[in-house]
Amino acid sequence: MSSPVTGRSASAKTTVKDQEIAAEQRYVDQAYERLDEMRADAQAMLREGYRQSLAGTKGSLVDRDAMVHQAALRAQALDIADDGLVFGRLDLTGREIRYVGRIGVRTSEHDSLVIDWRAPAAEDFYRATPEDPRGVVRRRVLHSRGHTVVDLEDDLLDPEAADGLTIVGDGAFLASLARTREGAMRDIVATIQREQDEVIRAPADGTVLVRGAPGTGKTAVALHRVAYLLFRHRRRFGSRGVLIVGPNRRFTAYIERVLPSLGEGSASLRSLGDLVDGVTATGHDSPALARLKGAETMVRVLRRAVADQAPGAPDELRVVYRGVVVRLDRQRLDKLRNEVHRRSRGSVNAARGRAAEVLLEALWQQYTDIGGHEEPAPPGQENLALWNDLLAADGLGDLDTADGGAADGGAADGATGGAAAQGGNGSGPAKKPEGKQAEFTARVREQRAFTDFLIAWWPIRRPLDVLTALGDEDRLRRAAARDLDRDAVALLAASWADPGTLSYQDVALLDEIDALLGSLPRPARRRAKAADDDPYVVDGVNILTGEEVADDDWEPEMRELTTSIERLEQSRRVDDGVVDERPEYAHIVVDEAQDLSPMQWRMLGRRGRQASWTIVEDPAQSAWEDLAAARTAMESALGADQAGGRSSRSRRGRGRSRKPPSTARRARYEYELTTNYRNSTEIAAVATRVLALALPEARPARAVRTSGIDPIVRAVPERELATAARAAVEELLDQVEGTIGLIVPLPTAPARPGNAQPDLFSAQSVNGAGAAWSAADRERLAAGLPERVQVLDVLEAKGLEFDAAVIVAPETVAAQSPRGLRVLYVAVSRATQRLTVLTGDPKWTSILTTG
Ligand SMILES: Nc1ncnc2c1ncn2[C@@H]1O[C@H](COP(=O)(O)OP(=O)(O)OP(=O)(O)O)[C@@H](O)[C@H]1O
Repeated sequence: MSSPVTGRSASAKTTVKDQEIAAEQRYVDQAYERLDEMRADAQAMLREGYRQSLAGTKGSLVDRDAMVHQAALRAQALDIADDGLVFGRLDLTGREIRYVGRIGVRTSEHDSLVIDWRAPAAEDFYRATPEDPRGVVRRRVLHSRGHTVVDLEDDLLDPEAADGLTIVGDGAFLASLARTREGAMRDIVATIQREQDEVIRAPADGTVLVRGAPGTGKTAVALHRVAYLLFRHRRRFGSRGVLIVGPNRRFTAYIERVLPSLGEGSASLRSLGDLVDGVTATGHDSPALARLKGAETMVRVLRRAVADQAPGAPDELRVVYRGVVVRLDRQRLDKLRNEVHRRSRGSVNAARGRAAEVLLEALWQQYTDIGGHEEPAPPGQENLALWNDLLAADGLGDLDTADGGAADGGAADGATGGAAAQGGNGSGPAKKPEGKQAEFTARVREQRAFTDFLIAWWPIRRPLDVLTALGDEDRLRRAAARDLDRDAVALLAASWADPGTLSYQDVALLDEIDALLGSLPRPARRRAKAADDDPYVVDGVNILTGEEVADDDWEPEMRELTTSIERLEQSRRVDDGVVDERPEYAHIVVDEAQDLSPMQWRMLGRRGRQASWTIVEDPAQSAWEDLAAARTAMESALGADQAGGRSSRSRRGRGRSRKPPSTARRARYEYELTTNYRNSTEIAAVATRVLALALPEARPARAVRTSGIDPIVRAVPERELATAARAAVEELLDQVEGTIGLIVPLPTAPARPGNAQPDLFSAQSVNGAGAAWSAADRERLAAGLPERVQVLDVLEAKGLEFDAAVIVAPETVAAQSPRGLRVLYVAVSRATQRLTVLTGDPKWTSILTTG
């Protein structure tokens, strides 16, 4: 056996490496040529799709739709692969060579040129180590710019078998970790490490739980796992969808390019503030408020709120039948409302039909109680106009004139108008009134006075209306019963009094309310049976069911050229704030899961009743106080609450259970990532000191890159913090090319519109609102700075990273909530190259520099 030729030998370095690069370039060129041919094929498929439509039948339009959709996806994937198509090469024992790339490429004879990185044959590229070479002798990473190979890096895994193989490289992986950050996360497909690959390729069923310290690649790994799942199980996850949930919108914007760069654009990426269609969170609550809103107690409060009388609901129902005024007062109506709610949980909005039945039954009772059914026949037709005038003066509806028989009571024994109303969902089979009661029911329910009352008394409620109504302290107190104390009621009501602002926690509450209200039956055009005669049809819509009533000859039109994604979007359309349909997903990825409140877990659980999950978290970074309650809510969201204790990597009960998947026992796979790829060792040392305070038992990750640049920790007088922060940023602008994060404490007091804001940079502001780090303050700090500088509060910084970070007032961050130290730990672990901490408390300089 001859020994490997190493490119590191001083004299031959350039020549050997250049020769190797040139050889790889020839192979890469061949792959690109084939890629061009594949592109041409995809274009031809697209043209064929359009050609099919010329056949003109409905069937051909459907075929065209599918074909165009497929071809468009294919063309998109091929375009994505154009940049850095081939990034790896494996030389295996037995001289087999495999090239690994962004997508699979085959020759026209179907021989493999490049293996997709997600294919089983590519696994060795990520998993082989010197201890466990898996048949790999040499692993080579190709660094390209566009179509050009610019550098190589080799790992010799099995020196015994090297047999003359050239080994080149100079730590390009570590160098790649130090690269400048551009503000958006990039894929790591060429440098995925073994422990990360194990997570990415973990089984598709059940729950994958990934833990790791900041910078260990949890987010990167979760995103690559989505690409892997969509590649390996396209039918299952592609059609039912994958949801990726991040903590806030900055974060989703930061990661949104990763999956498209891997050729996967179909996953749905949402922040916790955008999960409910039609509403968007505009800010974070204070820790105290978030704690209240996020706790599971809110379920009971919201149930009562939904069952309470809607604002503006009338207190009395009055109808006239055969000249007798029949009334239901507030007390009676409250009882009836409770009765309807008891029987219609989960479908309140659809229970209007049941409400109508209950009211009609109560009215009949009342009518008989006052002896109305003994009354003589009402006045004849000739007196109707007079009666109506009298009634109108009393604010009541007209006497029925639709049918002469009604006025003279001639049809008293027949159910002329049919049974009492049948509601939509949740109304159940109604006991049909008979005889005189049927006549009463039929006539009363046709009266405008009755239908108007019904609409106002049992309105179709929107989640936002229910939540903002709780801005009224009295109403909230009623809903809170004994679950919230006075202070909590006051705090919550104040936060909901302004319907213009919604917090991240509010969004979960809206989803809960939406679940309590239930969806309306989908407003679908349906053939109407004698719609003109139906008193519940108002302006072409059945007010009980929400159904739009259309012509008899209506036929669904053929929709042209809609992709399945467009169809999915349309099916989730929001109509006037009422969520049409809550989407359910086949797989849900939850990032920064340690911060989810129980209410947020419930919101996610409703979207993944049949889903498998990937959950990534770092408890040491948790801002949420009651981790035990959050854990219970998580287990219930995962459908695991009935499964009992399960050890990691167990797969009991998989697939064979007769229970619905939501409650079936699910396999769980737990992983820990241990290497910090983000921070330099110098910055990681500062983070480790904060971690030791925040969670002494936690293990820090191992940072792998030393930069030789020590973090700066500087004490400045408190009133100069803002000025010093600006100066620090300006200095860093000269030192790093990429992004800079200026991270400030959470706002301490909500900025009230109309309040004059003192100048943040003036001495007078120190003890006033100027030091509140409000959104306005952040804007003032950012004024005039280039776009690569972001000014954000500590919670907004979750999951992000910057070339350089300036942390302002760590003492304030630490003191702002019981979890303040963990929040500070997040802040100090954001920077890749340079960290500056400015503190108003000199004690913190020694805490952060010497521990
Ligand atoms: N194998 C790798 N090769 C190259 N870069 C990597 C690798 N793994 C992670 N990184 C980089 O390290 C940085 C941190 O990754 P990521 O944000 O996924 O970490 P995290 O564990 O989610 O951090 P946090 O807990 O702070 O949110 C990112 O820039 C990511 O691209």
